[in-house]
Amino acid sequence: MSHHQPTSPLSRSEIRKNIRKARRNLSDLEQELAAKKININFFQHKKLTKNTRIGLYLSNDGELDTSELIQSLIDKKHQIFLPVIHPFNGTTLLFQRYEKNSPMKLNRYAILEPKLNCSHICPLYELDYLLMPLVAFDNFGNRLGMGGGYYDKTLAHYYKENLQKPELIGLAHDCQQVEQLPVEAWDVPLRQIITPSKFYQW
Ligand SMILES: Nc1nc2c(c(=O)[nH]1)N(C=O)[C@@H](CNc1ccc(C(=O)N[C@@H](CCC(=O)O)C(=O)O)cc1)CN2
Ligand SMILES: Nc1ncnc2c1ncn2[C@@H]1O[C@H](COP(=O)(O)OP(=O)(O)OP(=O)(O)O)[C@@H](O)[C@H]1O
Repeated sequence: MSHHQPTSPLSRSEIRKNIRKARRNLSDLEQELAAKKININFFQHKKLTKNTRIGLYLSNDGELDTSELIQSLIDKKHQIFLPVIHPFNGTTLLFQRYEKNSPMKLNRYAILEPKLNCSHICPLYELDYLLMPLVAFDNFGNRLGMGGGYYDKTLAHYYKENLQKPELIGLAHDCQQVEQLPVEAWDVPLRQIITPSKFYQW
């Protein structure tokens, strides 16, 4: 009998479970420091022009806290858009303008999203940047999400057409990095990922 069995690579759902647990286990202090570092890292690497349109997300399940970044961007007069699960198809995301007093509601996953107002929806290709949540990323810029396929489905057309906008940027804690993810045909790889300690670019 061999003493060194090669370990079988983890499945997507196993990686998802492990990394979700790891990020939920970060302390409040770790989360606070991570949020501050992301803020610094973002403005250091991305030189925004005036009145930029930025898709973001409200943190959930131990995700990197985006509230400070959102506030800084609003203070600098940029426009923030948050994902709303499409009310008709239920499988893709719309991006709706978010301001301090925007009416909000909980979606089916108990994540806050803006109450649908069609006049405040921004078509994907009119966003300059899309800062995306993820569960795990690897050394090649592959992204694993929560498993709903919402971002992949929303970006499928965009990716096929090789459109210029929006620039996709993943946001993650350093502990969400793995060596190599098992990749599926529909996965949209990221060219940029920002963590509290590093700016990755492919
Ligand atoms: N902050 C944030 N907002 C986001 C996303 C995200 O990843 N992060 N999404 C990115 O796609 C979309 C929501 N996708 C999600 C997919 C699955 C689960 C989830 O918690 N699933 C539960 C059980 C599902 C259920 O309750 O029915 C689980 O896996 O335990 C949550 C969000 C849109 N908004
Ligand atoms: N472009 C697409 N067209 C059709 N089905 C898709 C597409 N992208 C993803 N899906 C479906 O969505 C499901 C979830 O995909 P996956 O596990 O890659 O989600 P994820 O990347 O973890 O989640 P998310 O993108 O929401 O963060 C899969 O079962 C897949 O069949």
